[in-house]
Amino acid sequence: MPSTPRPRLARFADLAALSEAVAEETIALCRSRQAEGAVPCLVLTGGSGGAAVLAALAAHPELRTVDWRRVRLLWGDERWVPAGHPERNDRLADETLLAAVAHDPALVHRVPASDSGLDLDGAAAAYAELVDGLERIDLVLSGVGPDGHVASIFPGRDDLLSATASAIPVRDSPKPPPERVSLTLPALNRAERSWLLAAGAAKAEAVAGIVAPGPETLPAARLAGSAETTLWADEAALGAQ
Ligand SMILES: O=C(O)[C@H](O)[C@@H](O)[C@H](O)[C@H](O)COP(=O)(O)O
Repeated sequence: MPSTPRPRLARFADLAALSEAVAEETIALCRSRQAEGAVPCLVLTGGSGGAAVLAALAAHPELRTVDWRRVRLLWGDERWVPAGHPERNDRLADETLLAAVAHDPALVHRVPASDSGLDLDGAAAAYAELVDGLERIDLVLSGVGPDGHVASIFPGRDDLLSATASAIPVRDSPKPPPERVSLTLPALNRAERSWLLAAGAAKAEAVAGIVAPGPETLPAARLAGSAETTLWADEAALGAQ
């Protein structure tokens, strides 16, 4: 497969500094797009990195310089649990960013939940149709798993790595819960900007695999924004890099 260009590296002392910087740049991006008269489209992530960035956004002094009623939000993946379940990734946003600003629920595109009346395949198909209808994705935030997964695209899972639909059902996830809906690599790579989040020593092996891919290119090393790809990492995750 054609090699993916290496991401730009942004290094920070720790997750707090990293998430503050990502929040700052996310606000700047949204302001810039709104100044052009556009509705910024952001794809959020779960995990500890995603949670830290959302908390940093909610606390940022310039948060309200963005009109969040005119920002479109999606998720790179979602756990197959009922709406409002503590394991839902959208709950992280509900408890931080969306609790802090006025927003338009019609622009907050939640993945259908397991109690939505759809089955897992139907929920994935519905989300894929939504993603296919998007004119532009300005930014994808992707937390990097210790094994180098992003969203719910896991290494060694050719069924997930080779998927071409924009969103797919995921079963037997090595990270609980076992069932999820995930955007695929082609969908994630529609983004103008792709930002990978990696903090903590547990991510050091994955980060090494992003900075210098081995024979098996990790899912995280296959992400590339059309305009920019940045690996936001702290010293613990960078290790000897
Ligand atoms: O639904 C999920 O679990 C996340 O979207 C997942 O992709 C996460 O971002 C990574 O697993 C990193 O999570 P940690 O930073 O908590 O390891």
